[in-house]
Amino acid sequence: MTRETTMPDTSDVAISVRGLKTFFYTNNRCNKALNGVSFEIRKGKTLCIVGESGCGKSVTAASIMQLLPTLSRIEEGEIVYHSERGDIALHALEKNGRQMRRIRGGEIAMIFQDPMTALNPVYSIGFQIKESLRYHMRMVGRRAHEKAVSLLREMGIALPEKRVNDFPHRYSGGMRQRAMIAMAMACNPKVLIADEPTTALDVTIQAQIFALMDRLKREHGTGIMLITHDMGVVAELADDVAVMYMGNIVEAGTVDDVLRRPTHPYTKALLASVPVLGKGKNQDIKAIRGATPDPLNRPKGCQFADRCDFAIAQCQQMPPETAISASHRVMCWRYKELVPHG
Ligand SMILES: Nc1ncnc2c1ncn2[C@@H]1O[C@H](COP(=O)(O)OP(=O)(O)OP(=O)(O)O)[C@@H](O)[C@H]1O
Repeated sequence: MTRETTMPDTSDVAISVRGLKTFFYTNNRCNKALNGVSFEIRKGKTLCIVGESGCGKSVTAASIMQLLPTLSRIEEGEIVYHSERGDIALHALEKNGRQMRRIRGGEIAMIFQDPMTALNPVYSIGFQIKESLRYHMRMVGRRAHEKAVSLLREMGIALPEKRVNDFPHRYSGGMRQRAMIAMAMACNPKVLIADEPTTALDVTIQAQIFALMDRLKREHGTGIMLITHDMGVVAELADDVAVMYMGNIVEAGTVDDVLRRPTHPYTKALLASVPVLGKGKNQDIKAIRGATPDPLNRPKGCQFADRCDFAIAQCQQMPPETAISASHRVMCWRYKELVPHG
């Protein structure tokens, strides 16, 4: 008799993260920046990660890209990239090893808040885009040059035939941001990780960039992880949403699950703290009371308990992640009373 094993179906998943713990060690103290985080980036879908400053959004991105600072490390958990060649355990790869360098920037690309993190000041913009095309796509010569020019044109850079030869310091901040995005998109990545990519840009350029990301997703099936503070962006672009608080994903689901049926008190508070487009001027906007705890001196149990109107004695223990539906999960002891009905 053969025993059937049920393997999770990952055919529509680009990256799975399971039980990820990433800690920082500074002055002999440990900051549990990510304390057991699980989520999936689906192929051809956008996952938005939201949460207040310091909750672990950027550390999540750096863990996937294997770009963590020296004082930090992945302590537990796994990050699996479901590539066309089979599954690759990114957490086990050497940070600067050949395989990770091939994947990073080619199959998994990242765009940062600060474009100078990705651009090298001593090479022209065109050289850097062409270098990426050569390394990841083996595209050289005239073809690569034309591709670089057309990418800059798509990004709305005027006179791209000329500007392609400029060094980063000749570009304005917004242009550098667009050049970096052109570089990230050059190789049609399977996964794009974007950390607040448009915060410094005006709304027209922001809309153009989001439209390009959307095209990448539709035409190339790219899975996108977008870190943002902007709930308007989430409502417009997200397929899936993960809400982070102090190193945990406290609620996750489809955009409908999280925005229409928010269940965790933190998600509810976060949504009540921002104006909603179309609801007019007289909205009741409430700041979330209290402040985030000291990350080096974290409370026991639920990290949000001190700021939560629903906290009870049980919240001194960490609540488990509970599935409310096939797509929606939450980390709250009182979820049954809080889940919106209808
Ligand atoms: N280079 C670093 N050295 C020490 N601690 C760090 C470093 N980077 C992040 N941390 C810590 O890790 C935790 C998570 O930070 P992270 O930068 O991921 O937050 P974030 O949600 O991205 O915030 P923001 O929205 O402000 O970018 C915080 O407690 C932060 O202090």
